[in-house]
Amino acid sequence: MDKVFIEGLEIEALIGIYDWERRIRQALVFDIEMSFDNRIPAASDAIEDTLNYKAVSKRVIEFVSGSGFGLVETLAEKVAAIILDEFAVSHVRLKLSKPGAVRGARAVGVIIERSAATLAR
Ligand SMILES: Nc1nc2c(c(=O)[nH]1)N=C([C@H](O)[C@@H](O)CO)CN2
Repeated sequence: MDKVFIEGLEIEALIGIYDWERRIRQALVFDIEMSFDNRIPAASDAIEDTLNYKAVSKRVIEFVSGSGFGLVETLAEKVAAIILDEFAVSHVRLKLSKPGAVRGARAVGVIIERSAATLAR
């Protein structure tokens, strides 16, 4: 299956389990790959036929900016569910990086893959 991707989408959010983290906003980075049949927009050359990566990005930014979860696992799960629920995507791979959270590591985080058919709600 073809993919549409969003790479390095940086969003500031309230995230973390420690008291000091509940008082600040931290940068998070999303890399998202979404299954989509790109042959249809390729044939029509019409934006309406695409999985519009700008529209997906705007929705993710809106949700993440207003969120305040403790774990990156929780946030990743919610974002994957939004993409599967609100866009014509059957499968999503999402990497959520928290840069600078661990001294000596460029980033830490999670990678999840979810399908519309198997999504736990
Ligand atoms: N698997 C996880 N481990 C940790 C998380 C997390 O969300 N998932 N969070 C933290 C702290 O918030 C950390 O990022 C602060 O440096 C620790 N481990």
